[in-house]
Amino acid sequence: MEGRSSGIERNLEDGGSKALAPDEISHLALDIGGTLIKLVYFSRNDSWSVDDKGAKSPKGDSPLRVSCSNLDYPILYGRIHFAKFETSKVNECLEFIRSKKLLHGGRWHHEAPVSDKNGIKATGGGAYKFADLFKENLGLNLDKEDEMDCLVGGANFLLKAVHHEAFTYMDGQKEFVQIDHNDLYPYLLVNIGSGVSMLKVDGDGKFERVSGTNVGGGTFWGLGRLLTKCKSFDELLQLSHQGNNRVIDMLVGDIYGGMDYSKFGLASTTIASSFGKAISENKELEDYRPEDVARSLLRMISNNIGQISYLNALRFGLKRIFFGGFFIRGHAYTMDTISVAVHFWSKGEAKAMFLRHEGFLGALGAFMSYEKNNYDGLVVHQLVEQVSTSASYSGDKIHSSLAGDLNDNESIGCSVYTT
Ligand SMILES: Nc1ncnc2c1ncn2[C@@H]1O[C@H](COP(=O)(O)OP(=O)(O)O)[C@@H](O)[C@H]1O
Ligand SMILES: CC(C)(COP(=O)(O)O)[C@@H](O)C(=O)NCCC(=O)O
Repeated sequence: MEGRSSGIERNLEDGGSKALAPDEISHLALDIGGTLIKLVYFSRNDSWSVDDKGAKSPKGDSPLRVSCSNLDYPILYGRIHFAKFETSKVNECLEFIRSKKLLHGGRWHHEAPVSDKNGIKATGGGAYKFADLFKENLGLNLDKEDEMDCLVGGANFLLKAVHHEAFTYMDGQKEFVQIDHNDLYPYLLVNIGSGVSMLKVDGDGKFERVSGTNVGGGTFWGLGRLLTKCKSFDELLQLSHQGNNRVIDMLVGDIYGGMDYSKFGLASTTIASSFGKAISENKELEDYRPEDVARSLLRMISNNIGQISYLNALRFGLKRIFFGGFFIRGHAYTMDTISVAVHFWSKGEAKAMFLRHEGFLGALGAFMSYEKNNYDGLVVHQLVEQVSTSASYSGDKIHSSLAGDLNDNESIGCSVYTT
């Protein structure tokens, strides 16, 4: 499949490949952010295999091999798995790794010492903050990869390798974007995590962090929690579905006596001032419905990020803006607001696009970095299919996730080779 290989043309200096045992788990990678821990790993599974033309082959060791630089590697079949945990509940992540036996190829030996070589790739601030905790609890060394390198690595990988990864979202319409591999760069990558980073991406490993804002996903969740007393992020997002921001936001029409300010293209329904109505009314927080507060807040933050993104795209003449990070959560209203902001400010010149694996860019970047020296490299040869189970892991329970949320406990079928 064209463009679905990664690192396939690399020069390899020594031959041979260490075949994984069936169902063996390997290449665990973490992105430990300010709010969430994202985890990615590969599991080998011989129950299916698909050749380059998409034909399924029988169970058992693959007859297919891939050649690079006169060396021959057997192709392995399996899945890339995704999971996430709250950073404040890092112990649940430790327990997941332990219970799924992710460090020992699917088999757990309490006594087995974890050697330096068996350390795992980790990125995000938590790779520093929690290094000792992972060492003490799992005997595990976190091999730190730079967060921005990983975001870009993950985004480039997804855009090139995963079919239907990027899409636009406007007026309730989702449209997948065909990525032209020869015309991908430059683009602006906006990662909306706890805070927001904006990167101008010019190629594989070629990028600059051009801006950022501290008003991000953490702001929405933190302020939203204080203002609405919501107990979880999902609850806050659900509340925002039912709210009406016009109850709290001051609109152009509120200021202009119901009229547009048409000379400057401001419709009467445009928000003139987020939360602006709260100053002019003799009301306390309790007098507002939490639904309306949640909606206003989501709109304010999404709009602001959309606008700053546009300004940065304008700075560098970029037309394509890809948004990632778990703030988005595939949420219609969030994506719509960001898209409208980009469209409005750029007068239709720039396009906001979203990524199906939005929150896993950093973790995937760390996962892909196993290809680099010192470790048994894992090269993704082909991604084949995608299955979503719409469930998330928390302790020993599986919870169903938000409708349309494709990221929890999902896995992607793939073929790989190890070097
Ligand atoms: N289950 C959740 N719990 C908390 N925050 C969530 C959840 N799902 C999405 N979010 C949002 O995603 C943000 C974190 O996004 P993420 O990309 O993981 O960033 P970070 O790397 O900073 O943790 C949170 O600040 C919040 O806005
Ligand atoms: C410091 C961070 C890179 C950490 O990443 P995160 O855990 O938020 O994903 C990010 O929060 C950020 O870019 N904050 C904005 C800082 C600024 O440019 O103002």
